[in-house]
Amino acid sequence: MAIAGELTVPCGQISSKIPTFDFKSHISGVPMIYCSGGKLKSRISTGVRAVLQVGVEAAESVGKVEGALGFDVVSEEELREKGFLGMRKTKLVCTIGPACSSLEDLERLALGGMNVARLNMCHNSRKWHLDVIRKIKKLNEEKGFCVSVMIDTEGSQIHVVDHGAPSSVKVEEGSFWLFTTKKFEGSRPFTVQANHSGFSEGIEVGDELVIDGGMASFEVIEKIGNDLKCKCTDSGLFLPCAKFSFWRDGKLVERNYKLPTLSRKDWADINFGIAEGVDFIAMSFVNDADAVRNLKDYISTKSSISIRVLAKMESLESLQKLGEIVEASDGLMIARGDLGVEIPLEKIPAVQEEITYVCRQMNKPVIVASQLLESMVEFPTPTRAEVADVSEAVRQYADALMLSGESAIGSHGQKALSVLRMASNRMETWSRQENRQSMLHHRKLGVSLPDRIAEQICDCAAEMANNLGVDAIFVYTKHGQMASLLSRNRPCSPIFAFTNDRSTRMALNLQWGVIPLFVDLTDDMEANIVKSIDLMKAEGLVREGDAVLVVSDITPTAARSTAFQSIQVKTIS
Ligand SMILES: Nc1ncnc2c1ncn2[C@@H]1O[C@H](COP(=O)(O)OP(=O)(O)OP(=O)(O)O)[C@@H](O)[C@H]1O
Ligand SMILES: CC(=O)C(=O)O
Ligand SMILES: [K+]
Ligand SMILES: [Mg+2]
Repeated sequence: MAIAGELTVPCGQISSKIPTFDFKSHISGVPMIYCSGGKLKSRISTGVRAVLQVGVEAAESVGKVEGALGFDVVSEEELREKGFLGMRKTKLVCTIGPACSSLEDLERLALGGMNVARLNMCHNSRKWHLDVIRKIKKLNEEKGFCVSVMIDTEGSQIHVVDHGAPSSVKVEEGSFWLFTTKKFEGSRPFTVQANHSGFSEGIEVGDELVIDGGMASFEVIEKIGNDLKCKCTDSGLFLPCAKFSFWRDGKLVERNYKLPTLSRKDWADINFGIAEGVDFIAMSFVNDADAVRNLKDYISTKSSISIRVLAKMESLESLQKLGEIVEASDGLMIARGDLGVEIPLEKIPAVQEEITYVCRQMNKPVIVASQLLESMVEFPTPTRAEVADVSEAVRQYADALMLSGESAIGSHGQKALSVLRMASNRMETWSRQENRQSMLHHRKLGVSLPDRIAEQICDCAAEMANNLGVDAIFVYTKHGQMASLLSRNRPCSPIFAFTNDRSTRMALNLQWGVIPLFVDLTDDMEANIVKSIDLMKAEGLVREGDAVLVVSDITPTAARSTAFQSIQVKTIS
């Protein structure tokens, strides 16, 4: 135990206020171990390490270093080119559609920084999606990418109307339209089909019918059976499969169609996703936590690997149950497209900020989705307002940004991805320079002692990393818990998460600032640490003088009866 420069603290004394920690009095021969914002390596002698240790003894034996560093080619290249601080923290999700489904296009998106590929099961056939999934797995295996796969369920979308034509139809103010549940082939002038017979239930003459959150508006002037005769009050466009909502006295008319969140088709798609080993299932139109829990239970009985369930926030009801939904799910998507049909558009920015805040508090990753760069579906450059919107999501510390039509059907998908990448990098740099991460506050999450210790260790470690100005944080994690607790603090340095669990690696792809690495880990944590540093050194990815803050957490095993958690600061020699 008597290692020079080692600091042992009983767990009750570990404070989240690391700056008040007086290392000087504990570590002989080290002039100063932390310095705000500056470079640690000039201040600390090579090889000295500080260990905050909770539990029992440090592991001593160091095995022979062998094995491979499971670095994905894109992060590795980024590190070589831009250094630790230049690594992008915000993760990028691309919706895959006909415009980007070839192997070459997928490879270009992977090279451009796509962390997660999203397949929207609303569109196209399962065979088509299968082909894309296989291509992504092939690229991961053969070319060294680390792109996770997400399927997104269709959900029971009852609020859809269609005019029958393949493209958009113009709607003039003052024109009269019939919204009918009667089925017919092709298109009829001034007639729109609703996809659900109960679409007009509870609707009264005088109500307002809004298409796609404001693409066009109508007043209901007559009810004819289930059908509605409406007069256009605000001219605009009808897209195919447009979404609609009804409003009365400025408020959404809430209707409960009593349809399950997952339709029969969704269950078939979920079985398909499980069989193909996807990494995430995004659940559309989640209204409560039960729906999420049911799906998670179902997955745990059907799949030997862990598939993370993301809840999509896209209904008024889901917003009212935000807390329980975040708690039940493995992450959230702010699906601003459909959300904008159910709440006034001007409310979306505040709702987005609230959801990203709650998710970070509860340590769940969050994706900001829809229309981030909508104009790029058509044009090769974004509007200034779109760049401002993207930057705002990054400033809010969302874990991930998502492209929809921009990559799925647009002509400039790769360019849109590079806009997300560059805007993220720029705003992250600004936030770091402004020291904005120091303004983040966290509510305490852990209830059990081990969970509270893990949380304290990670909060302290992140604060130490910032104060010391270390180059990188290394963490060893089985289920990703320690990595995400670190990420929650949005530290300045990148978090390299070493795991020997493949599903954890793929899930961590969605977490802010985490670079997941697949390596063989043993029960001997000290050996794991030495091995991973040596592998990084051998590849030239860490160099002499680099300072790394190492966080480890070993759960009790047959050989070791006590949990052991530590924070060590190592300078590479
Ligand atoms: N696999 C696909 N095949 C064909 N078109 C697709 C595919 N995926 C997406 N698209 C097209 O890209 C557009 C945007 O895609 P996206 O899936 O994000 O739509 P969305 O309506 O926002 O999602 P959701 O239906 O989940 O609310 C869609 O309108 C659709 O035209
Ligand atoms: C992504 C999605 O489902 C939406 O924005 O509605
Ligand atoms: K969907
Ligand atoms: Mg949606």
